[in-house]
Amino acid sequence: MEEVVEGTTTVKVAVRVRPLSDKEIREGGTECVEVTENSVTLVQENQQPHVFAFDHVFGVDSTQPQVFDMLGMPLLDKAFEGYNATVFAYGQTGSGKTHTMMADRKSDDRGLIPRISDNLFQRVGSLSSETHKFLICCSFLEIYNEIVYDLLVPRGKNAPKTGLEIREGKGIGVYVKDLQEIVVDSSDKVLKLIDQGFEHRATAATQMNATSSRSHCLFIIKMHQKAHGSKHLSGTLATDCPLVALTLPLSQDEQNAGNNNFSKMNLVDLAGSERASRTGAQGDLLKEGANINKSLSALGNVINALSSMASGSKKVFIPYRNSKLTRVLQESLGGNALTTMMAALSPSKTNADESLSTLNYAKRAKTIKVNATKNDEAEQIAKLEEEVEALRAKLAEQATGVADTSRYETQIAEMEMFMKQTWEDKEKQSLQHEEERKRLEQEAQRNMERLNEERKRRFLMLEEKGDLELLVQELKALKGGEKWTLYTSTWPSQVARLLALENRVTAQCRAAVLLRDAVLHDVDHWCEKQRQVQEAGGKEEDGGAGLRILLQQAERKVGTMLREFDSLAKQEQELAGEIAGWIPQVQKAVRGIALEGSEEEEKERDKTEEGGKEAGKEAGNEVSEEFVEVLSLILRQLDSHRMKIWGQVAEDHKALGGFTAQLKTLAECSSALGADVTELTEEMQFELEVGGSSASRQRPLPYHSDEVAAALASPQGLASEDLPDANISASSNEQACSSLRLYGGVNRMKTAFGGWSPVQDAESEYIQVDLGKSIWVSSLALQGRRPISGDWEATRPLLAELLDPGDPLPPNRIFKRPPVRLIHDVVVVRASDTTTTQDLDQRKTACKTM
Ligand SMILES: Nc1ncnc2c1ncn2[C@@H]1O[C@H](COP(=O)(O)OP(=O)(O)OP(=O)(O)O)[C@@H](O)[C@H]1O
Repeated sequence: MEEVVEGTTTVKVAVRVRPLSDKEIREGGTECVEVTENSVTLVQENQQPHVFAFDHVFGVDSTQPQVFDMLGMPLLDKAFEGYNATVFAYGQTGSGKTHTMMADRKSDDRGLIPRISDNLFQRVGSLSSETHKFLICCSFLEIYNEIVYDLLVPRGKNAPKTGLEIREGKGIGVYVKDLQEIVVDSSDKVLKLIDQGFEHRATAATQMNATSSRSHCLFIIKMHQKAHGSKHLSGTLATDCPLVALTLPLSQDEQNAGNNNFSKMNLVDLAGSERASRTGAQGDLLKEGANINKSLSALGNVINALSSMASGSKKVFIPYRNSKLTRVLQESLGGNALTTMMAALSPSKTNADESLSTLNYAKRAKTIKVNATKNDEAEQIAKLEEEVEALRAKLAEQATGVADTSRYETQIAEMEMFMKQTWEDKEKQSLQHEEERKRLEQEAQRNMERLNEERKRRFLMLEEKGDLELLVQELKALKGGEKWTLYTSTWPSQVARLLALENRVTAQCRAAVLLRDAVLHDVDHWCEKQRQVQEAGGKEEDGGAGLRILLQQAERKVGTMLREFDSLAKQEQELAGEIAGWIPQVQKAVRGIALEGSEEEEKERDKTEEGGKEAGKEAGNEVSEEFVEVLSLILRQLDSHRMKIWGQVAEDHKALGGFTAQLKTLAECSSALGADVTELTEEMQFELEVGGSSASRQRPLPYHSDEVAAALASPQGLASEDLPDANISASSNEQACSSLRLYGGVNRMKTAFGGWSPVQDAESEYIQVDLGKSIWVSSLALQGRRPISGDWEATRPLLAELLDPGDPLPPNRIFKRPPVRLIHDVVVVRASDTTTTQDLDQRKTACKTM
């Protein structure tokens, strides 16, 4: 900045060209901007080169310290002398405005604002003494969609929707009412305030869907200095008046003795200046763009008007009031401030049109004359007193009339407040603000914790309730839930199907129990009749016809019972399949949503890096978090649901078992009577032949009854843990077994992982179950009522492994198969331990041919 001759200086213009970005290189952008120390030449195809001269030009290799030396240092010099100074960065989005003004404020690459702050405090440190005091205050504001926000105040729900007001008063100038000014005593404190401001900006940006490049940002540093032996630092400061500061009257001695001045530095990062048509914006974005364009074109109009005025021909109206931006910058553009425009440029030919528009803008700005005067305390205070007097006179004049005088009273009160406020008051107020801010932040933190606790409590309640239907409804009701319908749309119907299946299984189980009771009743009845016949010396009244009818009845019921058992097994399998099929869906949703969340975060991070701006957490991610939490609840719920169902199935099976003893009695009585066993159903014959003590064969039981009892004691489960690594194979032929399926452990993999079906594998006589490695098996299902035939040697190890008596089968490891089949398998395995395979085969053949 050259030496200021009051009233005659012009706006200084600097241009900075950033290097080509990766994106521009990818899009085939080549450089179309050439620079010298003071000129920029824009070269466009088929056009004359456009040449512009400016005060400073920084090329693609320019460094942040160079920019600070050329722009920041002179600005600070003038501020220390008592001049107001402004730097505003103008340019299209991504042209390097924020990089120049701020960049990474903690790194060596930091921009103008952090450097100005560092240097300011270095100078203050070396100049401060008992007789030379400084007071530095900062404010930080944002203009978004024509609303002024204080970035140093958290934007709570109670914040006025209209934002802060811009006011003007004679002697005070233009100021933002209620804008916070924070007293700072170190550069670190300034950086903390900037961090705070960016935090509030990011949060608000999320609420408003704004991004940093869509708003104008002003960081204001006000410096008050008082020198020369004053006993009391009585300079007053205008808290609400960032554009003009005031002081209390000082004694003549003090005024004469000291250099009591104040100054204000406005450091402005404007929104990107590109045209709406180029951004493809629509709807709210278009409105936002229109507001940006409105304020930037208002700035352009002000610059044009000021520029024409500078050419000196005639008096020109300056339309400062057309936008908040021009109003706030009024003092900097043609008012009491030394102003520098920093025009940022992309060098790419793909941005040549925008660059040309920026350069034209800058060229016009260069002609603006500014009328900077030193902020003289005595002069300012005299102006203020004059104004107060004038207002008092107006008030007195109108006090007798009907006119509303409250306006004047307010103005007087405001001015008096400015005048009365001492330096110490200001510090006190700033401290109070700081405390208030901390209190608000703590309160916000507490509210957040309360909200989280409330959420946890709700989830806990849902978990305790264990109601899948409620959980799925909760999921639907979550804010943003509609975003994930891709995953969840079918879940309500799945819950309904699951509940219906559960009801059907319960009903089927009840029917099977009823049938079993009916069978047992018939068998008991038959045995009782038989006992009576024996007591009567073996004489049957009707030649045995009654007994045979009873026997046939019992046989028919056994047949029906077995069919019901089969049907129960099928329904249980369907239920298991429903849950097993759903769990991976929920897992997929959890994975998908988590992935999308992290991709969004990634994108946000990319954006942040590219724009060099802080960005807040996306609201969408928070929704995903809540979503994933409810999904996990659903997953846990499904798991425990399955456990509950299988627990119930195990109980049912237990209730269904335990009738072999009666069947044995039936067989024994029947053979003692010489009844024709061929009339028994095939199933009954088999049960009696293999599992019971067939009296007709007059053979001792081929196994220890204890072992059988032990095996029969747990008819509801087949399970084994940690099977050996060796492959296990079992065999059967297709008549013997309609399917075989192994289920994974309840705590590990949840779904069936090995299966065989004769329909799909009609050629194969053997079921090969290759478990590969040690796997926790929670259940084995064998469907079908026919005896297993084929190679017993292969079947036995599998069943023996799964039915290890040393590993009592806990009820929650489920065997999904009618007890009759189970009894058969257990008996076969136990029997085969003490019987040769040949014996078994013979007995089987005998059984079949009987
Ligand atoms: N002089 C430079 N040297 C190196 N990289 C730069 C320079 N200027 C800008 N960049 C890089 O270019 C990208 C865009 O810059 P920046 O965010 O400062 O643009 P902007 O004009 O502030 O954009 P917006 O209008 O969106 O706020 C950033 O990644 C930044 O680091």
